[in-house]
Formats: sequence, C-alpha cells, structure tokens
Amino acid sequence: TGTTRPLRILQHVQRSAKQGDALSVITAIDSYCSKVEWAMNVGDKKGEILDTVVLETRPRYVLELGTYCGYSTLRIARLLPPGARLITIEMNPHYAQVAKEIFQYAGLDAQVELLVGSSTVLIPQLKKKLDIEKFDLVFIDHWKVSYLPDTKLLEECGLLKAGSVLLADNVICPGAPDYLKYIRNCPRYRSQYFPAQLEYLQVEDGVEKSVFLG
Ligand SMILES: O=C(NC/C=C/[C@H]1O[C@@H](n2cnc3c(NCCO)ncnc32)[C@H](O)[C@@H]1O)c1cc(-c2ccc(F)cc2)cc(O)c1O
Ligand SMILES: [Mg+2]
Repeated sequence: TGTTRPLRILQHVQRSAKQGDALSVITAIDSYCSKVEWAMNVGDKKGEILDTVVLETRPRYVLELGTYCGYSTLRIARLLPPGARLITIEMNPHYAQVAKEIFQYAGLDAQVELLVGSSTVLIPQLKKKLDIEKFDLVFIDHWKVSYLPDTKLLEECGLLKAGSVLLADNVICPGAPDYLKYIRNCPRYRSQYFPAQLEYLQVEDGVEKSVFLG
C-alpha cells in the first residue's frame, strides 16, 4: 500500500533493517529520510544530543510527547536499563499503529508504553492510570504550540521533581518561541541550548535542555 509517509518508512524498515536490532532500524529510518523522503524525526545529529542527555540523566521514568513513527522513542528505549519505563503519547491512531509496528520490528515493544490520545487529556491521568509519580526525563517533540501549555500541565500535575530534565526539539525551526521565553526566564528551570541542524537538512535548529529545580 505505502499510501502514507509513515507506512513507507515502516516498509523501508521491514525491507532493510535487521529484525530485533534497534540500531539498524534507527539507521534505516535516517537513511530513508535523508535520501528518499524527508520526515520529521529528530534525526541523527540532534539524536546524538538526545542520546547524551539520556545517558547522563540515567532516567527511570521517561515521557515522550509526540511519538510520530517512533524514531526518537527507539533512540531513548535502546539506552534505558531494565526496569525503566518509557511512556510515549501519540494522538494520531495511524501514526501510533506504525510506531507500534516499528517498536515490534526493533524488538523494543516490551520497553515502550504507547498511549494513543492527546497529551493534554492524558497527562492529568498518568498518575492514576500508570501509577507513575514523577518523570526524570521528558522529551517534547509534538505540536510546537503545545510545548508550553503541556509543560505547565506537567508542573500542575506534580509530575516533575527537582532534577527532572525537559528536552525540547525544534526550538529554532519551526521554533517554540513562547516555550523558550517561559523556560529561559522562569527561575524554576536552568536551561541550556544545544545548537544543531534540522533533521537531514543544512538548516539551523537545536534542542533546549531544561532542568526543573523544584
Ligand atoms: O511539527 C513538527 N512536529 C510536530 C509533531 C507532531 C507529532 O506529534 C503528534 N502530536 C501532536 N500534538 C500532540 C498531542 N497534544 C497536543 C494537542 O493536544 N498529543 C499527542 N500527540 C500529539 C502528531 O500526531 C504527530 O505525530 C515538526 C516540524 C518540523 C519541520 C521543520 C521544518 C519544516 F520546513 C517543516 C517541518 C521538524 C520537526 O522536528 C518537528 O517535530
Ligand atoms: Mg521535532
């Protein structure tokens, strides 16, 4: 069928990656999206910054907002120790289905809890539904207008603790100006910008790492 971009990405993975080998799935997606058709994965350059932050944070509880095809979910899941929990939220059922199949192909479906729905609706339910207290790391990569309201929602729901790390993709391109202004001026966060490039292109972009101070 290959009627949608995510489906074409999934087909490429199934054709050219090694089943059960998450790194080969990551590489296959980067190869397809840099040579055949662009897609909004965090990509290999910003992906290396994500990897570094995951390894430094050694998180037990991770939340991702905006799964899409699951590329960044795989990058995170492959670096987590057994016992860690990775929750990823995706509101588009088709994207969620593709991501699920990519996790299965990579052999990481047991490491990932994929919730289908809007983060705005699901974030307030996480404590009750998933018995989660606080997140050690949140990767934010969904609609850029939702970065700020969802960050405030995480604060209000008591899902952040002193030391919790927020990592936000695309703070330059497409940009999340209201989020940046808030997070860089709010005394409850210490922020650091990591310059990079937009996935698969020579366009300036970067990720913002913010530590919640409690
Ligand atoms: O727009 C970008 N990302 C959006 C991601 C959306 C995914 O996340 C899902 N999603 C969205 N909001 C929510 C939500 N909650 C919010 C609503 O309740 N709750 C749950 N899931 C949600 C969508 O269903 C998609 O799966 C982007 C663009 C460029 C770009 C750069 C340059 C260009 F020229 C063009 C494009 C580069 C990037 O890296 C980018 O991430
Ligand atoms: Mg992004």
